[in-house]
Amino acid sequence: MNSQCVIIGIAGASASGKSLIAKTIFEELCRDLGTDQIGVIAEDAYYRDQGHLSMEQRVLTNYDHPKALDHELLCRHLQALKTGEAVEIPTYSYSDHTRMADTIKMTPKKVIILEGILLLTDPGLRGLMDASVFMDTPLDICFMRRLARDVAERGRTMESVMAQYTETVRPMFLQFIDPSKQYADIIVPRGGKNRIATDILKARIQHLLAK
Ligand SMILES: Nc1ncnc2c1ncn2[C@@H]1O[C@H](COP(=O)(O)OP(=O)(O)O)[C@@H](O)[C@H]1O
Ligand SMILES: O=c1ccn([C@@H]2O[C@H](COP(=O)(O)O)[C@@H](O)[C@H]2O)c(=O)[nH]1
Repeated sequence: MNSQCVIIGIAGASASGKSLIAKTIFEELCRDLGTDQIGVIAEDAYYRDQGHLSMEQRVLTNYDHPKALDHELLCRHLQALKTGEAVEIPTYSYSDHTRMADTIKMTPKKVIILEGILLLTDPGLRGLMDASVFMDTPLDICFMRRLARDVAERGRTMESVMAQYTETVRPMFLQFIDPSKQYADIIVPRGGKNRIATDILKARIQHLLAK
């Protein structure tokens, strides 16, 4: 069976507004399509399991390098959803830096919004997307938003956020994430509250669904 499944990929720097725009599109399209016909998948859910490592070793992982993510599993899950099969999406703890025991079942959807920093670096994932987006928020703004968010929501200290940003987040952005902008169909400036970009993406999804 080859069910209709429109996949939109949203990439960009950490704290560039990927989750916010994905959530906005999800909530607004749910009103037309129904909540069971649209889903959001975060690439972060596919960080590799590090249960075999000590906490001291886990904090040393470079979470902004493509090899930190299990893109193969994400590709398999998207292919399964496209062929009408349900999947068990992993869950990830940012404070424990590893997968949690629970998974979340996702049934096939008409629309899947994928969001994550490194999505557009992977040719396999790009090949599964019907449209791709890059959130082009200035890096200094992303850093300020990440600092506030990670201290408030991800159990970090200000010092640890600043050290990680200098050691891995910024260098990996320059090496992998920013160059992947070339693969985006749409480049969104400013962040997750860009109303016109949100409307354009919604219209494109509706157009793909009507085909
Ligand atoms: N245009 C914007 N104006 C103000 N705050 C924003 C904007 N876009 C995103 N944010 C905020 O910045 C933080 C990071 O956004 P988020 O969507 O979580 O980023 P990402 O998913 O790219 O890491 C969140 O607290 C979010 O509410
Ligand atoms: O254990 C972890 C896993 C990830 N990170 C950081 O998360 C961001 C990606 O998530 P966004 O929601 O796009 O910000 C990435 O930059 C990693 O550095 C982490 O710190 N610890």
